[in-house]
Amino acid sequence: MDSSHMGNDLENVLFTEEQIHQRLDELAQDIWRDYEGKDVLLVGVLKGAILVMADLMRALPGSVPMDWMAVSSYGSGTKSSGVVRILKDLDTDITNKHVLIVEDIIDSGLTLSWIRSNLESRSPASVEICTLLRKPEAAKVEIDCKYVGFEIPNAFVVGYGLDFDEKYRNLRDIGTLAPHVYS
Ligand SMILES: O=P(O)(O)OC[C@H]1O[C@H](OP(=O)(O)OP(=O)(O)O)[C@H](O)[C@@H]1O
Ligand SMILES: Nc1nc2[nH]cnc2c(=O)[nH]1
Repeated sequence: MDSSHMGNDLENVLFTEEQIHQRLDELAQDIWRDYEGKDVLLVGVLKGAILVMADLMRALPGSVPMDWMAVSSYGSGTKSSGVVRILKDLDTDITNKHVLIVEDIIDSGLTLSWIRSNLESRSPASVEICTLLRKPEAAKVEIDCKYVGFEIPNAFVVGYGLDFDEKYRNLRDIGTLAPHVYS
């Protein structure tokens, strides 16, 4: 499936690849400044965050370690169940480390709120969140997120790691799906 074909399934492009990269470069500068001299670990949440992690960490001017968690909260639907299970835990002991969680999207906030309190229980020096996208209208839980790429409206989006039924993750832009895709 080439990207021009996938692009036909989009109703609207919200952010182009170029806009995403530009914003991640800005966030990387803020992060590098804030964590200067600190023992920081980037923690990605599979699978949606793979591209955010890849581009964010390459935008950092120096070396930073990463680790990954996989949790399940959505299944194949488009609504959060609120039930979170760890499918893959960290390989790293985060005691006394500054953890920066890297995510693609905060929607209801249920996933990240659960992951954050789970990581906080492991005695890290700090836990902060960096998300490329946030849907403020959908927030069911107050979630303090230090680095936000873009605020978006309450619509289901795909591309740049974000899937619909495991499709469209490799779309370079981020957009909303056309109605014919759902039906
Ligand atoms: O704020 P919430 O409403 O909890 O939603 C956000 C979560 O949903 C997506 O993951 P998903 O469960 O779809 O898995 P994936 O990353 O493998 O696509 C996304 O990557 C976040 O982890
Ligand atoms: N692909 C995708 N996954 C999500 N998980 C939570 N919200 C979304 C969304 O808008 N799109």
